[in-house]
Amino acid sequence: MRKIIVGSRRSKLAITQTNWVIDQLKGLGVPYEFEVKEIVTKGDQILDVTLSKVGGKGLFVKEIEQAMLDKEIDMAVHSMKDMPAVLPPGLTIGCIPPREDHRDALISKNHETLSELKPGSIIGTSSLRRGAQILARRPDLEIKWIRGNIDTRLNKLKTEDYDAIILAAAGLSRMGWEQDIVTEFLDEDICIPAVGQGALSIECREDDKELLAELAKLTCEKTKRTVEAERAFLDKMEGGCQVPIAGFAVAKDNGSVSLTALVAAPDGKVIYKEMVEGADPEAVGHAAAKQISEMGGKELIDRVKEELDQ
Ligand SMILES: NCc1[nH]cc(CCC(=O)O)c1CC(=O)O
Repeated sequence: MRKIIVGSRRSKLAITQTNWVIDQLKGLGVPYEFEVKEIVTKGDQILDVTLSKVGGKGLFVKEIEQAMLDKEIDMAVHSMKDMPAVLPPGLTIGCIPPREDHRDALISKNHETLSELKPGSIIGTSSLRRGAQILARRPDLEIKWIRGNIDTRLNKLKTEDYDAIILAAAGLSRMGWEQDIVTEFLDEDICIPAVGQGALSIECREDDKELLAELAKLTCEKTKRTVEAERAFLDKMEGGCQVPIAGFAVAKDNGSVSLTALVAAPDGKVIYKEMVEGADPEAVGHAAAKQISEMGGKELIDRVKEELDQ
């Protein structure tokens, strides 16, 4: 029986997600043995500065992708939102399982919802996207950077001066913590999620046809179509995570995909938001990018990037 080596980051979430995928594949009768190999990525090592300053995305996947190209591992499970829009040559997304909860979740010390938080309350997030959308609604709140794994951040909420933090609901529910701690789930009208949030991406070598055929069994077609639209949008906006960019799509039963996309200034004072629907996910993503660019989104991205470079 072939043994598949699965590369994984060492965080509790990464290991949980990797084991979940392995269990699902086994449940579907995939005829392999699996072994998990832990890999430390740059994103795990750099904890003291905002990711946007050191290169953003890619940081959580690069070493893992190299190990895959070097045939040290055969596949890897990533959070889709950590994946850059373009993959290195030779690698492909072999499977997109059903999406977990796509929403962001507010966890506040005194169980106050976003509208109940007192003026001046400190919100911990290292996501420009979350910061911008929170400030757009509550300019009287203060955003303070927070880094680390989910468990580290939850700990910092208890021990440091944050009044609330925002985390992806998906990460919490995969760890089984969601029910106990979430104060409020933020719907799309408050906070549009990151492209791919709540979805997983199983990456493997493009030429491993045998593994690809097995992975296909776990693919969720609806999730795949929505993620395709979101990532097509992200690719065209070329923002990385230096600029607040958000995109969330829904696949309808009639076959169309509806994408809500956003580009914002980090302080939330400028927001460009569009909804595009159509049959072809990639075309939907590109149309949203075009419309947001024409509204001024592209200029905004270029301006924010220039400021960061200085
Ligand atoms: N940025 C790190 C990251 N990458 C994926 C998740 C959560 C799981 C997901 O969104 O699929 C998280 C933590 C968070 O944003 O709270």
